Amino acid sequence: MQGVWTPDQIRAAERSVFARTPEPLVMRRAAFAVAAHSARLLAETTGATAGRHVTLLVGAGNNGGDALWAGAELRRRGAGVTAVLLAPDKAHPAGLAALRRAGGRVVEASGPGADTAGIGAAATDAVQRADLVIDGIVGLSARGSLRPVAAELVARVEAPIVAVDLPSGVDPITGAVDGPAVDADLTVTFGGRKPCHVLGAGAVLSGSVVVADIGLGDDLPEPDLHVLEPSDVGAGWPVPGASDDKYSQGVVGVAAGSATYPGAAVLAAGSAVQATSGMVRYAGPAADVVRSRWPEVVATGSVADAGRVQSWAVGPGIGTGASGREVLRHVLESGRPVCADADSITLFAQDPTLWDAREPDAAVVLTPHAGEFERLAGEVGPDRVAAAREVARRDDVVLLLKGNTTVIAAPDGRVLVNPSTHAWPATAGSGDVLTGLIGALLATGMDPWLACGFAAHAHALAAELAALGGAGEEAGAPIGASALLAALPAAIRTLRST
Ligand SMILES: NC(=O)C1=CN([C@@H]2O[C@H](COP(=O)(O)OP(=O)(O)OC[C@H]3O[C@@H](n4cnc5c(N)ncnc54)[C@H](O)[C@@H]3O)[C@@H](O)[C@H]2O)[C@@H](O)CC1
Ligand SMILES: [K+]
Repeated sequence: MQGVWTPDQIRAAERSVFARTPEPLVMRRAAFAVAAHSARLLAETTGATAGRHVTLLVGAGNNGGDALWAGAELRRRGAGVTAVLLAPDKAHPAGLAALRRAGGRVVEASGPGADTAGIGAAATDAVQRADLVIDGIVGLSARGSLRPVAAELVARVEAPIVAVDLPSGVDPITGAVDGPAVDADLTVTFGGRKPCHVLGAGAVLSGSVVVADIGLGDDLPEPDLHVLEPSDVGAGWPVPGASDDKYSQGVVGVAAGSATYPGAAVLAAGSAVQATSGMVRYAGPAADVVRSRWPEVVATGSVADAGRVQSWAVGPGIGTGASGREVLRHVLESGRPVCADADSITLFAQDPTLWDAREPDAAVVLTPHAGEFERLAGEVGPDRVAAAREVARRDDVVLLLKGNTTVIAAPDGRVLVNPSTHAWPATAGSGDVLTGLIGALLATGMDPWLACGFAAHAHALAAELAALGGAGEEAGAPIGASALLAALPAAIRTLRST
């Protein structure tokens, strides 16, 4: 599992480090890492570092300082380096001096011969002839998107971009962008990942992220967020052991769908069948359809007749009327962990007294999309992590907030983030598959917070595998939820083989 730290946590750790190690030395470490990774990328894309041209985009703060020191190091490795200063009066003085000593060239963004966009001729030339561009425009102190001159320069870049710490223009805390921003091929960050590397547009605009060690080590507190690695999910995925039988691996009850709309039932039950080797019970008006599609499911007409289960997946397609409410009340009274999705969420929003049916010790997972979240607790807003965390605490639930980045908050404040680099799961019925997956993992006794993280991971990978169908990333085709469901075993195999 990877940790993610807020800018405030990183700054506090840096202050402790500065008590032992002088600040300029820490900056040199950061810059050296930027230079080393830039040299590697240059070698990969052009075959060499020496003789290639690197252009630095340099803003007003220490982020620009890192870029300037990195430029000095690349110059020593034989690259031609030009720094384009966006705020000439505020450019980091020591970094600027180091670059000049190393034989680098310095030009102003709005220097002589400026065109209608306000960009000087030398700056345009430096950006256009670059083999690699280093983005040191703004870092942890960033506010808002790129300013016009920076945006115009960045728009003219055709070479690969290495972002220092984070892609400029992205909000460091939320990963959101509200205007032009750098789209980096590689981000070299320091001490630990920041939220913008895993949330919102920032997760995509960061490109690949490498974390350079600048000695923060023991000074970092518990991470603010966590990200599961594929290998974490693969290693922890429940598979049958030598002494297991169908009951010992957990029995999940699925209460979903209706006679008129049996699709949700078929998808949720099917996903539970494929998630683990335990047993799946179905309870509801779509029993005949579920049985004919999934003969291994033990299907009955109502939750009262379902028999013993270790968890419930409830909600998709049960309706928001009296019968849906009774189904939800029944599963809450069971004292088993419950994954409540779709209509269940609307039912909770309509009638908060439903919470009274809940056994205090039994975990409840809610899986709203933004619209369902709004019914529960108002608009999500730009800080999706804060929104999910607040409702998880308030309602004592594990809250999985759907979206391009899935955010999973536990009542004790822990947050898992599942950054998605594609939108293939955005299709009707996809949520029903997720509900079945979570329900099945809950039945194994897994920590509900982790169960959600595992499910979100496998779900996103299954969608990707189904959409790509063995073709390259550019050649995917839209899929429906049935194709996503069919790709679940392949996704689990892929995760277990990492
Ligand atoms: N404290 C340290 O010694 C270390 C800092 N490091 C670097 O320092 C960076 C943070 O440096 P700073 O706190 O000086 O701040 P930045 O370099 O992030 O920002 C500098 C200034 O840019 C302005 N600004 C804010 N948003 C802007 C925007 N959208 N467009 C243009 N200008 C904008 C603000 O006035 C801000 O104070 C980190 O991201 C990292 O790169 C690293 O060198 C590691 C050690
Ligand atoms: K940057």
